[in-house]
Formats: sequence, C-alpha cells, structure tokens
Amino acid sequence: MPHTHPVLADFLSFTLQDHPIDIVKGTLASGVHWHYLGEGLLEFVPHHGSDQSLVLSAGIHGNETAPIELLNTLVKDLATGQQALDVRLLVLLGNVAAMRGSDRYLDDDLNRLFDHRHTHLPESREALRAAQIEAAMAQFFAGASGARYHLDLHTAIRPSSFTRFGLLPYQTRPYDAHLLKCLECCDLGALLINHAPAGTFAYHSSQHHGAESVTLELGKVQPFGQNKLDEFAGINALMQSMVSATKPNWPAQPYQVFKVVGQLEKHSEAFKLHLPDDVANFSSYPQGTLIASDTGYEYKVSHSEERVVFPNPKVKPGVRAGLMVVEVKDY
Ligand SMILES: O=C(O)CCC(=O)N[C@@H](CCC(=O)O)C(=O)O
Ligand SMILES: [Zn+2]
Repeated sequence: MPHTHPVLADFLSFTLQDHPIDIVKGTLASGVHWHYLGEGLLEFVPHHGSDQSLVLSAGIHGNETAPIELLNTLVKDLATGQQALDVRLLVLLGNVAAMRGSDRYLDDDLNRLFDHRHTHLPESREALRAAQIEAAMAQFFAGASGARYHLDLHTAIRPSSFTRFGLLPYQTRPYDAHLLKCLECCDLGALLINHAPAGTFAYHSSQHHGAESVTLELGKVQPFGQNKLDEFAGINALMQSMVSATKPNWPAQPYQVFKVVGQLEKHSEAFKLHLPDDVANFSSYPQGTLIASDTGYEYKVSHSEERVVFPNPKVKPGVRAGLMVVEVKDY
C-alpha cells in the first residue's frame, strides 16, 4: 500500500499532538487533491473538481467524541481510496484545545460565538478559534460554484427520547428538499426547526454562506474510545453518500418534526431549572408548568404541551439554557 501522510493516516491523533507544521498538501492515488490548512482543517478536492461543496464538522464541543472519531475514519477511508469523493470537502475539527482535555469548552461555548458574535469576547480562547473557523469556511465557500452543504455533528449531554435527532437553523428561505430527503435516510427520530438567529455554526453557514445546514445530535457524550461506532451506521451512510454524491443507501424513515417555541434564558446565577436533575431531552410538560425562573423571569409552558431539549442550568448567564419545542405536522 502506498505511504499515507501522517495527517491523513490519523487526522485525530495528528491534530491532538499539537505540532505546528506548515501547510501541507498532496495528491492521492485516486487523483484527489488534499490540503492541510491548519489545526483541525483538511480540504479534499476531486481530480476533476466539483460544483458541490460540503463541510463536515465535529468537535465544536471538545468532549463530543463520537462524531470526531467518525470523521477521523472518513479521512482514513478517503486516504486509502476506500471512500470515493465527488464533492469539494472541508473536514473540520472545531474546538481542538478543548478536545485535548475532553472539555466542552475552555472559556466560552464555541457554538454560541459564530455569526461573528466572537467579536464581543476578544479575550476568550474560543473567540480566536471561532474567527479562524469562520475564515476557513469563508475561504472554502469562496471557491464553491454550486450547491453548498454543512453537517455539524454533535452528541448530547443528556439521554433523550430520540437517540439521534437533527436541528435545522432558523432560515427565512425554505429548507432544501434534497437535504430533507437525505435526513430521512440517516436513522433520525426527530428534526427540530430553530425559531431565531443563533450563534451556532449551522446558523452561521446557512446565514452567511447560503449553505444547506443542519446540526446532528448522534447520541450521548462518551469519552474517546468508548463510543460504539456501529450505532452511527445511519449517519455514516449519509456522510458516505454525500461525500461520493450518490444516493443514500439507508432506508428512508419518517421522523417527527418539532418547532422551537421558546428558549430558557439564564440571566444571572439566580437561574433555577424546576425540573429533575436527570431530566431527559424531549420530556413533555403540560400547559402552566413552571420550567425555569430567574430574577424577574419565568418560563411557563404556554402551549397545551411543550417538550424540553438541552436544559442546562450551568451555562454562563446570557447564554441559552434550553429549548422548548412542540410537535408540528410540517416545516
Ligand atoms: O446536550 C446539550 O445540552 C447540548 C448538545 C449540543 O451541543 N447541541 C448543540 C445544538 C446546536 C443547535 O441548536 O443547532 C448546541 O447546544 O450547541
Ligand atoms: Zn455539541
């Protein structure tokens, strides 16, 4: 087998080792050009180019290891030629500094700093990283001539009624029919539609680069090496099909659709979540239930029933402490 460059042989270990190297590039036996663009940033371009561009990101939260391992395997498979490539591809590992210590973040949640919101926190280590990532994405999409897609892969802190689910960023344009079709073929139980602009990476790529973007929650957070990667067969099938621009080879399954109707706001350290500590994502509460309170603030369920997603009283004041969703029939 031809020698595989260490960047490609184990992109994750290479990234975690923190050895600064110059930008390196090469061409695989398949003719695919690859280009290491800096920490956690790896671009692949098919020999004949492509009018489709895809960003696959993971590790925006440093302790969400499963998606990082999935991307590492994908890079290896591209390097050996086991995985075909027919799109321009940017593989991006987000919060590398936090990944080294298995932390969600060091100073600030990176997934609240996109949409150029990092400029308000110049001292934060994540602000610097958000700026680097935004610049890398802008450069990548500047070379795009056709459809643009972005899958941002995560895992959740809590157990969930739906093991795998997606979140579409708030958009004023309609959601892309091809992306929705693809999402039916990756073993998701639910899809959430966000109700407002946010500092998330998926919102950033959608809003600022016209990408068809989605955040995917692939299960529960586990340490490196403890993920059962066969649980991710559906999402792997989706990534493989998007990378090779072929039809997904996973059976289409309907998912439940939810709309975000409100968010829990932590204003101060007086914030209180009125739910059990071990509450699971998508737990449902009837109208009138007090979900959270803070000085001069209360969130009570106003619809006949609402479900709670990502409740987290430990976030910094000013950061969203959870989403409230209701089921809807359509987008
Ligand atoms: O489990 C949790 O509390 C958070 C899991 C996670 O990181 N989710 C993303 C969702 C981003 C989105 O709304 O598109 C996040 O909270 O950043
Ligand atoms: Zn995450």
